[in-house]
Amino acid sequence: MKKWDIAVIPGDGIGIEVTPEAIRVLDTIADIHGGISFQYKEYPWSCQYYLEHGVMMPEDGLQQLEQSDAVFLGAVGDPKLVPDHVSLWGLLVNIRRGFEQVINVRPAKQMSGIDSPLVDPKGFDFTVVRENSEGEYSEVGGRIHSGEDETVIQSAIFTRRGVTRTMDYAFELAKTRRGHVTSATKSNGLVHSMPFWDEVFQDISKNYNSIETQSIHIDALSAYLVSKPHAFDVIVASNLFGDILTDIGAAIMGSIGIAPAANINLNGKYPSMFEPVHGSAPDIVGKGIANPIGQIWTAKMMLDHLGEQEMGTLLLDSIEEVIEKGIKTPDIGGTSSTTEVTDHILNTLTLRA
Ligand SMILES: NC(=O)C1=CN([C@@H]2O[C@H](COP(=O)(O)OP(=O)(O)OC[C@H]3O[C@@H](n4cnc5c(N)ncnc54)[C@H](O)[C@@H]3O)[C@@H](O)[C@H]2O)C=CC1
Ligand SMILES: CC(=O)C(=O)O
Ligand SMILES: [K+]
Ligand SMILES: [Mn+2]
Repeated sequence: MKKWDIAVIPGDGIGIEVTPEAIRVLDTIADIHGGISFQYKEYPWSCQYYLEHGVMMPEDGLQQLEQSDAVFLGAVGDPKLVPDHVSLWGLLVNIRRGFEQVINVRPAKQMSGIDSPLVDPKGFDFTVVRENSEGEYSEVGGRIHSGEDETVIQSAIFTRRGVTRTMDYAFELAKTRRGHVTSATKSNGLVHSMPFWDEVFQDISKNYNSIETQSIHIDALSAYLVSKPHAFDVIVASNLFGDILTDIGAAIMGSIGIAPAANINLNGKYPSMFEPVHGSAPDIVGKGIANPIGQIWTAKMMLDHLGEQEMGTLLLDSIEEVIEKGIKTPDIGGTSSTTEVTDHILNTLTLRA
């Protein structure tokens, strides 16, 4: 029996509603498989925790998580209780950085059974490889003076090491897919960072002769994701650009509530973290209508990462079958509740196994 230790951080808002649903799914997967089991350790770190302790996670929080095989997180943020920059940097970004989860992998594809807002989505299927350790998400900078003299500096950091490993990951991924990498740039506006980004992209592409490449400015690329998303295979992007592109990817799938993500540690020193693209969705919290599929598809990415690809495929097939049957939460045009959708996924898993 192979036992996986999973550190679970439901977080805030609908994170608390969808994480237990995905755990029900993982337990069913373990039953079906017969040779694996999951042992969960849950951590209450959240904005509520902040109100009680003055921090989003304890000082030794990373050490507590370190022995796990993976971290499974819902969403962080409750702007009524804690400013977003404090809550996200205190927990989510703290784990991404502390555990050197330098890549964020975010697939998006047309799902049959969900109406894309696009008239003709043409079966689009792309994955964004987002730089996850530096870029525009940087603490370098500060504020001085006040009033009319108030001055703010927010620096973006691009290192050759960080950009290279992100691009290498994208090219390696493209080898297993349709062999095409698009780089999201903005070298006409950001005159230091993005010309550098483009140079590294050109250098690395020389090591991958079989891969077709193109560079597109982020403004045009954002528009293309709406007008011709089927033209893209792997997209490599900086931290902020990747963040924005993946909400567009989620939107053209039909809802941000279904989009999965994986924060990958590449050096094996620390666990990777799996959390959906969406946030804590304060506008629908407590209504029982949060779409659990983003979190459940994220569990599929965790299964793949742990080497259980067969179970991962079974899970995604089951998700698609349930959607095709019309068992859907309101964000994708259905009337089912969070738990009803999960119940159907569990039944489908069992029937298919
Ligand atoms: N990785 C994370 O933990 C993230 C956290 N956040 C935080 O979440 C909070 C809310 O941020 P927003 O910008 O509103 O983004 P959001 O992703 O939470 O919500 C955007 C919209 O999508 C809907 N939505 C999101 N997930 C859904 C689901 N599973 N089912 C159905 N509808 C869903 C929401 O109802 C809302 O209308 C903030 O505190 C923000 O900082 C935002 C993005 C990512
Ligand atoms: C914070 C956020 O929006 C993200 O990492 O996707
Ligand atoms: K999330
Ligand atoms: Mn985001």
